Amino acid sequence: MLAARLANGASKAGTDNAFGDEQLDVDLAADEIIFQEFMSCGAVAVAASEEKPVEAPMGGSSERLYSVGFDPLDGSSIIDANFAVGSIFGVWPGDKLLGRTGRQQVASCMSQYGPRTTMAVALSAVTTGGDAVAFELTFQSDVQRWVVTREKFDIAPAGKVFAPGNLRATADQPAYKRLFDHWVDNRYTLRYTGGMVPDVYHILIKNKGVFSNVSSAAAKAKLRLLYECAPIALLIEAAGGASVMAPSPGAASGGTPLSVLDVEIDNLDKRLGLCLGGKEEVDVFNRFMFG
Ligand SMILES: O=P(O)(O)OC[C@H]1O[C@](O)(COP(=O)(O)O)[C@@H](O)[C@@H]1O
Repeated sequence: MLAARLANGASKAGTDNAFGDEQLDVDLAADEIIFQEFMSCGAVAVAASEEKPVEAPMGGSSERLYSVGFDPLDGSSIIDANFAVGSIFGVWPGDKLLGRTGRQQVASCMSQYGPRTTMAVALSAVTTGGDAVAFELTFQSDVQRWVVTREKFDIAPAGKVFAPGNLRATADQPAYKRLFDHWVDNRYTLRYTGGMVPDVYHILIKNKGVFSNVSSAAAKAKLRLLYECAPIALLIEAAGGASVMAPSPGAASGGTPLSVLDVEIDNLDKRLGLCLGGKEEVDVFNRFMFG
């Protein structure tokens, strides 16, 4: 039943989530599977998802309990074209999500369903007791096991590969247009699918590049802090890169760049613009967007 719904890719569920976003049947199918797994694992106190953005009790009873914010299926706008898509998870200690910051995560991961089923995992400094670390697991279906296929992701400070999201915003956000022109004039290579998971995974695997999604008055932010941005920012920063929250539309120039990991989750549907990637590439972003 669920497999059939998953196989049926892009059929619309005919429902909207709490924020009026149209839901695909596959979004809901993936959401159901993941919530069921959390309820049966015993280690999850509360969970919230992009499809069900409320702190739902998961009945965990183990000594250590965790709270999870997740996007069951990132890339719902490209799955009908059969592009690689993925799921995103952020894990916090204890039994609440509201009021947290990304830096308080104990771990995060991003699974990708492409030619291979892989997962990029970050363990934060809170968990390692030292430096945060990011590595890759690959699912080996013949032995039904996940194996480590990359011991450590390591993003170079500079690298001319860009993934510019929400480019509609360049029409009424001059700084983003100037930045886009900078990337083009400096012969950056474009690698953009319209799916945050594959676009960020490309940066991790190639050890270089920059991803952006900037909003404007006419092109509102759609990436969510709890389910997408905070977990992925932990992955990028654990891999030696940087993250920054983009200035909100109409913000005066000269603001202070803030790591996505230091933005408070003061709303379970908080959306923001951001930039992620090599440290020097994020510095370039800051020069154009905050200069
Ligand atoms: O089409 P745009 O504006 O460039 O934005 C694409 C972004 O929106 C998303 O598709 C949103 O994700 P969802 O599929 O989870 O809604 C991201 O994966 C992607 O980076």
